[in-house]
Amino acid sequence: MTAEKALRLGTRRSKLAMAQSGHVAEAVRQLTGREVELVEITTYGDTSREHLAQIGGTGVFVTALRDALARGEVDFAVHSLKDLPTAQPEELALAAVPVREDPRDVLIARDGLKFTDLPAGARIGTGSPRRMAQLNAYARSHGMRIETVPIRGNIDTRIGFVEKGELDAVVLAAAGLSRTGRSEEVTEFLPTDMILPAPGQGALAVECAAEQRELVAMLAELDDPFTRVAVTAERSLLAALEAGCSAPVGALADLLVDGQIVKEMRLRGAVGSTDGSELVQLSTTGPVPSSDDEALALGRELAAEMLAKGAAGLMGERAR
Ligand SMILES: NCc1[nH]cc(CCC(=O)O)c1CC(=O)O
Repeated sequence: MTAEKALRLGTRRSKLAMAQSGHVAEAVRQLTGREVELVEITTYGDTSREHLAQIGGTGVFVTALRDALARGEVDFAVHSLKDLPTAQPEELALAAVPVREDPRDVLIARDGLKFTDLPAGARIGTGSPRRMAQLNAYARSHGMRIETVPIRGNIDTRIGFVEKGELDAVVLAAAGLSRTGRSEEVTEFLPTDMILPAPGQGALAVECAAEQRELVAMLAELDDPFTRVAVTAERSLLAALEAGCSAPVGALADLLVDGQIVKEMRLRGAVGSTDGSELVQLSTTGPVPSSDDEALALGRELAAEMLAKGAAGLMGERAR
């Protein structure tokens, strides 16, 4: 890492990945005055639609960027934190978790409809077992009849199903839409008491080789301590449930504030069957964790309570 050399930021080529990497690249330039060069990493998953549809994507993309880091082809990489496996490889440092965007899921529906205005039998596209479980559970308990339809693809593809009239609505992450400049298409920001986001949703992970001490320290300046403890607690819950990123698990840690004063942190978790017939949803509140260890403990505690209420039986295929 000589002073004059540009830092190489490895990125996938999707619009979302380019937007996220561009955002972090700019922050690093501001912070250090160093040049940052985006290095596009093309993976099999990026070029083959068919393959993507079969495997769901995320793991292979994270892996390709990590391989480029390991080979020294790039200096650092940016991932959507919710796509990262919960176990952090020793040789890689999670150098920064920048300030989180809106963690909520959103609805993009035809004719500007809100969720509760959807007609009986409305077809809602989502490939996420977590979204299916919670939306179906909400519909059941509110006397609504909906049909969740499994879809996959990038943001454009998914919104396309509504634009082409093939589906009544799709559910996506607010953060992905704001980062790609499509927030105005949102018809409703879904409340978190209707649907909890994926652990880490809306947050980014900045990763580099752990042995690059100087770089780790420099990137750490982008870290937001609250976002870090929040996503650490959420991911600890996911790990303690022995669930992977494709499990029907939602989690969100947020601050309870009284006026300007931060009082406590609340961690909520949900796991359900994809048809919504069963849902275990619990919450715990305590002092804001002052270390990663405290945040990890909070996640484990809530997981234990959820497991005692039957969460294990709802995990489905326990992939990863
Ligand atoms: N699963 C794919 C994925 N990974 C990260 C985001 C959005 C950005 C984020 O949540 O940080 C998305 C799209 C989506 O779920 O709508």
